[in-house]
Amino acid sequence: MSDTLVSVEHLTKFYGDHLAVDGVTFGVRTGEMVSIVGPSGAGKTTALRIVAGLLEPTSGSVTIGGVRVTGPPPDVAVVFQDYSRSLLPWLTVLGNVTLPLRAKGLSRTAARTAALDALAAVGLDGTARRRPRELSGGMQQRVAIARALAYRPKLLVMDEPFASVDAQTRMDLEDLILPLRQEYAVTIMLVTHDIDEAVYLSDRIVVLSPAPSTVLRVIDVDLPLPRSQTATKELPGFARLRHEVLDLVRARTD
Ligand SMILES: Nc1ncnc2c1ncn2[C@@H]1O[C@H](COP(=O)(O)OP(=O)(O)OP(=O)(O)O)[C@@H](O)[C@H]1O
Repeated sequence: MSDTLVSVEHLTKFYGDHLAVDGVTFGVRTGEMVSIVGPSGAGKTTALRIVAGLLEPTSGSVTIGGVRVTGPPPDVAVVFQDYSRSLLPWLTVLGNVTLPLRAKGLSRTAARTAALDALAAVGLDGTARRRPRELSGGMQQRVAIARALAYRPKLLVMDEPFASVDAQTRMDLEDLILPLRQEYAVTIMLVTHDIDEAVYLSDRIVVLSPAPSTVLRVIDVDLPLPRSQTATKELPGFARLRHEVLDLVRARTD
């Protein structure tokens, strides 16, 4: 747990004249789940896209496993909020999950086995032959998560992955991700607006200031594992952490 997988160093991003990110530095250790929170427009998505190699920083650097990111790295998978745009509607569920595996060089049989395992792991047995549009929003997001995990990434980057589903489904997806982290031995970076979600899921939380964003604080979440939507959220430690993060995020937006 102690070695650093992701190093974000002095990251700065201008959009034209607009300074969005101003010298953001933090690290993510192997096996950790780290959330990035901050007020709207703080540059959370910008920072995450730079980590995933989807956007170039103006200055500063990101390294993953000691290798500098200059484009989408082969061992990083991404899950976005908008599952309806990330899944290919003309492919079956199985086709969607196997596509990146085939591109990675897995044989048809190996890709199919990995995809079916991942679909089972997210509770989607029996959906392989269906099309994304035949599934509910929560199920489609599970397909996107299965696709990311089947790929066996070192790092899973998620931008508001649970924001487009109802509250109950959101909790189900949060509880799905927690054990899958261990099962797939994956390090996770998550952007979320939801402070309860950040505290519930994370090992550490990076709190960004409003744009131009800097790191206000990195908070250790010392809540016991396994976590539970009821028991964990009733702990005094949960309330204390929630309070601390909320104060930081809100103080700067008033
Ligand atoms: N492509 C772009 N061109 C110009 N400005 C942009 C672009 N993308 C983002 N910005 C600006 O950069 C700042 C940071 O945006 P970003 O989306 O990274 O923030 P965020 O914290 O993820 O926001 P939110 O919480 O609202 O999703 C904002 O002021 C935004 O308007």
